[in-house]
Amino acid sequence: MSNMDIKHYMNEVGQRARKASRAMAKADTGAKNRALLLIAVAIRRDADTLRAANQRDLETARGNGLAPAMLDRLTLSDKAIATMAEGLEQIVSLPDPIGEVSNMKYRPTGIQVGQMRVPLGVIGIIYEARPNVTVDAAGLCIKSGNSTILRGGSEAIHCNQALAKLVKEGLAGAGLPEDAVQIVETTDRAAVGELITMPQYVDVIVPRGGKGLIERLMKESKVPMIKHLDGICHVYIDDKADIEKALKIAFNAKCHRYGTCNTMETLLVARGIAPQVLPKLAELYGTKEVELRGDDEARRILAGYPHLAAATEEDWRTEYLAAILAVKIVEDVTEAIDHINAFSSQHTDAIVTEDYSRAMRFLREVDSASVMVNASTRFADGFEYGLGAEIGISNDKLHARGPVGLEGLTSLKYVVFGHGEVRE
Ligand SMILES: NC(=O)C1=CN([C@@H]2O[C@H](COP(=O)(O)OP(=O)(O)OC[C@H]3O[C@@H](n4cnc5c(N)ncnc54)[C@H](OP(=O)(O)O)[C@@H]3O)[C@@H](O)[C@H]2O)C=CC1
Ligand SMILES: N[C@@H](CCC(=O)OP(=O)(O)O)C(=O)O
Repeated sequence: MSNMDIKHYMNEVGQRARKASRAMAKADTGAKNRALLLIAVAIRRDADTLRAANQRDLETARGNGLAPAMLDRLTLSDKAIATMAEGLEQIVSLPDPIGEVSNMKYRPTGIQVGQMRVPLGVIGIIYEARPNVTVDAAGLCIKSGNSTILRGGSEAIHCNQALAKLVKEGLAGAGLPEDAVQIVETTDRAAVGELITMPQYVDVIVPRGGKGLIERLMKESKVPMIKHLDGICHVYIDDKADIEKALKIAFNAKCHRYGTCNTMETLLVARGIAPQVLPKLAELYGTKEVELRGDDEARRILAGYPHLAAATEEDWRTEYLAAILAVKIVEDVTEAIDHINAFSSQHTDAIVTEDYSRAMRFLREVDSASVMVNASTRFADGFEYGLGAEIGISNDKLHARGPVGLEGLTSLKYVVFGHGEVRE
């Protein structure tokens, strides 16, 4: 497609999305739930077709030398297929937030003022090559009465097309507009440029991605954004930590999945406990051949570890999304908090400690979307927080912070009931 064709194509997509959003805003809960259940049935029924489309994507991605953690993210395993369908069923079981009226109060003038929960309208989502996001995002947008334009990572295009077909089938089966969920059918990034500059059709952009994406969006976007960006997540092991808990948490936060945004990228260890905890952790990381990039002190303690390198300041700012971990020794919780507030991407940070006051200080003073005590950063996730599913994890401060579920895709408008009152 030429740039002119892309402009025209995206304009059409936008118009269709806007029209569909009007129908979705007034769709009843039963129809929305029916659509979600039909999509779940179709996903299970067409699992072979989805696997085949995913194989096509994986072969191209392997040919292009995509990193193992990114291939892991792109892979639609049997478990991932089952989880997508279950995720939709979980969204069905969540209460419909739309139309809920709250905070009704009589004013001295006689009018009654309250708030009604309403959809945002059209949501453009730009996300990585992770096919399950297509279904999670579609499901949440349907239930919250929005329409959505989905621009997934190029490497997942075939799988996303196959999934979009099933989503449309479910919408049509429930009598809802198929255009409520559209995927951008071209991988040309010019389409992203159009998506972020059509405020007449798109109400909110949700970008899920890294620095390149956000730099472009900050320069070009004319649509408000809820930014879901990189995860430079920390675990701080305090000198009052329970060592067994520290080992489990620091291992899980790094090694459960390398390619996700809630994976730990920097480990901070209090000087007083480092000689006891770091060698034991190194044994665990050694089983996965994790490269440790330590400051001078950490390297002295870890001497002999086969995958050891020197950390530079750049490492404190790096999201590896790989089997690499930066390690720094700090004096205490104060230095840990200072380091985190200087280098974290305000996504998710955790402390391991048995000391109540330090835990509370960490919770209050670390300025991140999720702050945890004695738990793995990998828990920062909509399913794990009980939201049913997530659009992603917002590191923005306005509108929605942390895992964004149904409520994050809605807003509140004021509703006023009178009996003929006029203002004096
Ligand atoms: N907070 C959260 O919820 C999430 C955060 N992330 C973060 O995303 C990053 C990793 O994902 P990765 O796939 O590398 O992210 P990228 O930023 O490379 O890609 C994400 C999406 O943005 C598009 N994109 C990237 N750059 C541009 C650009 N300049 N112009 C137009 N479109 C662009 C990509 O398209 P294309 O396919 O063409 O490259 C893709 O669709 C990590 O930093 C991770 O932490 C990821 C998911 C969730
Ligand atoms: N919430 C997700 C991680 C968020 C996410 O989607 O991240 P990414 O793998 O970077 O696309 C999870 O816990 O797996």
